[in-house]
Amino acid sequence: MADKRSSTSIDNNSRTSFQSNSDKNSIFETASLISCVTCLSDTDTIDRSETSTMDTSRDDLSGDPEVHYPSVNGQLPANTVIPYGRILDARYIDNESLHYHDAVSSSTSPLKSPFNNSGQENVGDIDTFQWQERKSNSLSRKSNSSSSIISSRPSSIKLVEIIFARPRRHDVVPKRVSLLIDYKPHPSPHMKEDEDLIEEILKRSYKNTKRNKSIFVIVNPFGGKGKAKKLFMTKAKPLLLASRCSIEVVYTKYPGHAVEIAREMNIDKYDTIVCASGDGIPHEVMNGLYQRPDHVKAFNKLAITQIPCGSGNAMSVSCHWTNNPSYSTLCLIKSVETRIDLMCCSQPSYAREHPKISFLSQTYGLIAETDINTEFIRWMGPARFELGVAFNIIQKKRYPCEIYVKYAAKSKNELKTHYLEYKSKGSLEYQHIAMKKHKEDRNNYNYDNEYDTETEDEDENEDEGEEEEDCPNFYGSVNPSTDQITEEDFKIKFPLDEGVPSDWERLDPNISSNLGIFYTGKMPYVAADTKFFPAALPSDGTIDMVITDARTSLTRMAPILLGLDKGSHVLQPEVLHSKILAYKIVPMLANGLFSVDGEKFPLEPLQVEVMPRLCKTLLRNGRYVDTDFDSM
Ligand SMILES: Nc1ncnc2c1ncn2[C@@H]1O[C@H](COP(=O)(O)OP(=O)(O)OP(=O)(O)O)[C@@H](O)[C@H]1O
Repeated sequence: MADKRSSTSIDNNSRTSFQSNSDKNSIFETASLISCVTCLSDTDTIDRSETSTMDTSRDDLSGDPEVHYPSVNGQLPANTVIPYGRILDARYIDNESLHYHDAVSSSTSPLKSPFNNSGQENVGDIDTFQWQERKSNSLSRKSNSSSSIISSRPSSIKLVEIIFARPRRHDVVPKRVSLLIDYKPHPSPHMKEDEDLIEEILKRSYKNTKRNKSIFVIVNPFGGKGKAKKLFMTKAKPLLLASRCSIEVVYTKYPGHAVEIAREMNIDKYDTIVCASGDGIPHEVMNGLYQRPDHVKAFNKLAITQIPCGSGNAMSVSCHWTNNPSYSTLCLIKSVETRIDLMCCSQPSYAREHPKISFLSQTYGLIAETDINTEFIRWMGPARFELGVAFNIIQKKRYPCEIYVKYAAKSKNELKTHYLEYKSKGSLEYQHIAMKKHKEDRNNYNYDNEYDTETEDEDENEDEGEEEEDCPNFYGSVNPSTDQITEEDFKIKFPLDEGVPSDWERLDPNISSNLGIFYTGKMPYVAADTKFFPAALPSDGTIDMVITDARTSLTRMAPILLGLDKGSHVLQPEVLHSKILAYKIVPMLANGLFSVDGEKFPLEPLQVEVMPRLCKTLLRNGRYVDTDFDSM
């Protein structure tokens, strides 16, 4: 490093600056090792709309594709920008503990959990992991001169430790840097002179999201060909602990175990359930919570999300825009709690006892048969599915049935109009959530700083006014950012035993008796490379329905199948694509099955209705991954 004195970089939105100094014997050496100019930036983050879901190996959370953090002997290069979107934690450090080291590699790292790394299995028990404060530090750099510089520094200069998610190979890992920051906050009615720097950094780093989440992790050790546990421990847990989330981990022991776990867990202790698994565990968790007598409280209190550790990770691809476990973890740490629609499934064999919740999809016919009947060639990976579909198409296999539908947007034109309308409502809702979070942060801040009562009252009134003015409400009486569901939201509108309502339309029997694919869903991706429902939206109150006719010629089926990765299959004239509120499908085959969220369901009449906004999940930027459906 050539610079003799500290460099300062200014973050655009404040006068917060970050100094470093590289005098050889100086305590500042630590900072200058990091960079000549290190800047914390608002241009974070998680806000790169063009990010591809498959592009996770790249630095795709930086907001700027050019910003990288190559490892130069563990140092950050000069002129490094650390986006707030990657900052996991910040704290003051004292003279004794100045340091710079890789958070995951240090033996004394507080990021190391008390988890027994001896390889001992812990299946079935709950493991609790908490953040532990550092007691000592192996890489401290101290000297008399440095101590004196620190002790004689102006009071506006603070020594802080920033822990951020740094790209390493295909992943992000927690990394520490120590910085000297010359902090001169703006004078404002909400902030006192010399207000807390760490609080300011954390507020910016956790915009729109809850800090210090209390997470219940359910790992399916069987998922992802047995790799789920290792993936969670190595890729996700260090990031969760670094961001001061408290986590408790439990392992499933048999199929259906996650239903029991969710039905019996203590919901008071947590705000988030993380499924380190494929899509099977979130399906079970939602059903377990649904079966609880206090399901209203459960769905109001908990957000359910996934770290992709299975073979089918549609939830993570749709919600976190990635199927990489470490990036997905960073996303969930930084994501916005958002309500999504669920679907309620009823079939004669279980409906009386308890209907089932589906969050992803239901399918009958070609896709369902192929998914389940090619299990024996699972070793082939994703190719097994394509091979199976092709085989069935060549055979022109038909799946006769009767289908009754309550439409919301039947034609492709109506569907597009619906999509565009509800997509923009969704982004307004996100702004609303962002504004509310901002106010909460501000209020917490004021509270901590013991503002006098008069000021608080004034603020409250001011906030109420702002809310009404700035936040148009598209959800009737329900405020989208604070909405709590009630028992009414769980009420089934179309009970199975009441028959098909008169306003439902019967699908042309000419098509339904020659059915090829019947697929209904609520998330855009059904697998990492299959954008089956490009028009799916988190809470538009509808289900997307896609139907094909088994008589479609092979030459016409080719562009349909080849369009599945881009979602353009729905544009083909042979494909029926509608938005619906409910449906009933009555299979006319002796053998077969339904696949619901990838799980096998019996071949019986199936009735499904949308359950609007029932579940809270974590969505990157408050929305599903962009599918480009607007421009199709
Ligand atoms: N310990 C276990 N042993 C066997 N099966 C289990 C166990 N725990 C959970 N399961 C079952 O594994 C199924 C699949 O789980 P999940 O979706 O998490 O993984 P996956 O690798 O994506 O699976 P899939 O093979 O369905 O793609 C679920 O139906 C679940 O009930």
